[in-house]
Amino acid sequence: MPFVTTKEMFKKAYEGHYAVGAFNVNNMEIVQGIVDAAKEEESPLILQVSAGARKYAKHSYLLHLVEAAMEDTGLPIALHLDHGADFDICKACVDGGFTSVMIDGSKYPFEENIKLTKRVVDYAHNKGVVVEAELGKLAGVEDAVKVNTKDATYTDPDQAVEFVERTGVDSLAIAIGTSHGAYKFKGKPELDFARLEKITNMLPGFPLVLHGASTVIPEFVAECNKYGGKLAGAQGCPEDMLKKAGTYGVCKINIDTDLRLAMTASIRKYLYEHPEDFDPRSYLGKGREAIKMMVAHKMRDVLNSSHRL
Ligand SMILES: O=C(CO)COP(=O)(O)O
Ligand SMILES: O=C[C@H](O)COP(=O)(O)O
Ligand SMILES: [Zn+2]
Ligand SMILES: [Zn+2]
Repeated sequence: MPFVTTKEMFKKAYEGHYAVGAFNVNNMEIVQGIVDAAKEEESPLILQVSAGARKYAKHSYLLHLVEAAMEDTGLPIALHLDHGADFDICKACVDGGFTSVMIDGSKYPFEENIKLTKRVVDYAHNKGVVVEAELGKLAGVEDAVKVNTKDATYTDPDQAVEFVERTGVDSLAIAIGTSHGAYKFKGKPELDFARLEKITNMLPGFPLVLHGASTVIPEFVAECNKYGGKLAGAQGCPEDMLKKAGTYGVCKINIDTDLRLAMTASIRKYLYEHPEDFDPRSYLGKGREAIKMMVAHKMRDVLNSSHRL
């Protein structure tokens, strides 16, 4: 059973005003927790693998885990490369069975980003694989950015239109105030919805992607801290903002940090409460359960992707 691309998923999500969750996977328990939730929720699903994950899991292990998960559940799953840094890693994933790749040329000047993205699009489309690109800069973007710096780092709507036309890319990650990791905002969380609305209107029917979209669920942060962790000041994107983003052109919402927090919080708690236990299946099993519950909650209450298969 082959992986599916995101084409149909995005079309349905766009028309239904909801978003599909793209979850980062790094090991078996993470894959199983996510997939079990999707099965229960009857939700479309994208599993994504970063360069770091590929390296950690020694390349093809994750591919085979996701294959096994798909066979086991019968779910249509899209396998996506997250933040491909250059043509070669995208090519390796296209050739290696992924159905979607991201080429992240956001750090390059506009013309260079277009050139690199177009090269990946040409290669991938020829093999039936879809491509996500990125325009605008996410890293380090916080609520303290001023209007003029916002214009320099957030996605410019006119450029977005030109970028999509000239590259033929299938989806586009945009910068509107989110950022990766557990420390997204210093003060009050804020996203530039006016910009998102403008980009949506200027690219009707075109799927947008929101990176850095974890909520940094406060209960998990508190649990980590209670059982020996040190995560002072962690803060993410509030759920209502993510819900709202899904009603615009955003069809894919990327989540990694919340998976890490769910797993770490539950393992910390378990080990603290069971100091005599040293069986990895005990605590990794707890991590898997916590991930399943968290992902099911996202699908149901945030992405609005439950019962959409
Ligand atoms: O964007 C992401 C992966 O590409 C993950 O974002 P978070 O760090 O907010 O989970
Ligand atoms: O966008 C970043 C993702 O959270 C992946 O993180 P990673 O590169 O540490 O695997
Ligand atoms: Zn990026
Ligand atoms: Zn990302």
